[in-house]
Amino acid sequence: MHVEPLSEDDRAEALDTLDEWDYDEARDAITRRFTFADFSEAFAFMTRVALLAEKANHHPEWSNVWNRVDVLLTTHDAGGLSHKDVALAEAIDALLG
Ligand SMILES: C[C@H](O)[C@H](O)[C@H]1CNC2=NC(N)=NC(=O)C2=N1
Repeated sequence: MHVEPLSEDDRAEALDTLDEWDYDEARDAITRRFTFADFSEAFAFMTRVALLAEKANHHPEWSNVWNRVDVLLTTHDAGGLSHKDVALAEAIDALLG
């Protein structure tokens, strides 16, 4: 389904709000590295994010190395950042203690 990309202004506002996330200009995406005590904690986090993603029908591009999880959010149907990425990033951040 088609999703509108964020306007320049909305993107700037989102990047300001999501201050723990970095902007990947090449992908028009936001990225964040999460580091945990060990693999088990990292994988538990990934499980919780997976459930959020399924509920939102919006999925991260991510990788895991032991206790690290690198997350990239962009909307394929929009060809860049959309409100879905902002919402998922906020939901992911809310998982953290
Ligand atoms: C068919 C399915 O609804 C679409 O492919 C959804 C699934 N998850 C998605 N995730 C992301 N990040 N971008 C999308 O455009 C997207 N589209």
